[in-house]
Amino acid sequence: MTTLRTDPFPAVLQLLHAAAERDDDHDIGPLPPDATAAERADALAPIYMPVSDAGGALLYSLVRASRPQTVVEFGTSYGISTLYLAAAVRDNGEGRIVTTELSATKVAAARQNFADAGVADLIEVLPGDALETLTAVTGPVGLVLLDGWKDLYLPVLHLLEPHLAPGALVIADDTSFASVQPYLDHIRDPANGYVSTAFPVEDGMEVSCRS
Ligand SMILES: C[S@@+](CC[C@H](N)C(=O)[O-])C[C@H]1O[C@@H](n2cnc3c(N)ncnc32)[C@H](O)[C@@H]1O
Repeated sequence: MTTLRTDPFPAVLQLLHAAAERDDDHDIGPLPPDATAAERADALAPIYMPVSDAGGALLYSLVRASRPQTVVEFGTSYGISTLYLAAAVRDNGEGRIVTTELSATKVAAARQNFADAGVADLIEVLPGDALETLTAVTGPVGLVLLDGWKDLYLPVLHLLEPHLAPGALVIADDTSFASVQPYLDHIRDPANGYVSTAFPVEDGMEVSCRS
C-alpha cells in the first residue's frame, strides 16, 4: 500500500483536484504584458494550475525510482504536485522536499494541505521569488520539478545546477507552452550536459537527466 492510497492522503488530494477543476470559473482578465512575476502570482492566486493525476503518477514513480535525498520544486501553488513528490519521499523512507511559491495566499494554503495530508514533516516551503529563495538550497539535489512561470525555467535551472547530483533528474511541466522553448533548446543540447526526452503527459513534461 502506498502513501497515495493511505488515509488521510487520498481524500486531501482528491479535494484539491476537485477544487482545481473550477480553475476556469475564475475571471482573471488580461494581465499587462510587462507584469512582474509577483504581480502575475497575486492576480492568479485563486488558480491552482496543477499537474494532472497522470503527471503526478509520473512524478511519484520518478522519485521512487531515483530515491533523491533532496527534491526541489519551483512553483508550489496549492501543493498538488508537492503531494505526489512527498508521497514518494515518504514511501522511500528517506529524503526531503524544498518547494517555493511567490503567492503568500498559496503558501499558507499549501502548508495547511501538507499538514492535512500528513506529510508536512517532509516539506520545507520557501515563501518568495524562486530566484532568491532557491539560493539557499544546498545539494546534492537529486530531482527538480520546474512548474513556476515558464520564462524562469532556465534561470532557475542555472541557479540549481551547481547543486545537482550526478544523474539528477530535472522535470519541466507544460512544455507545449511557447515560453518554455528557450529552456527546451538548452536542455536538449547535449553540449549542456543533459540527456533529455519529451514525455507526453497533459501539456507535456520534459524529463532530463544530468549526464
Ligand atoms: C503552474 S503553478 C504550480 C502548480 C503546482 N506545481 C501544482 O502542480 O499544483 C505555478 C506557480 O508558480 C508560482 N510562481 C511563479 N513564479 C514564481 C517565482 N518566481 N517564485 C516562486 N513561485 C513562483 C505561481 O505563483 C504559481 O502558483
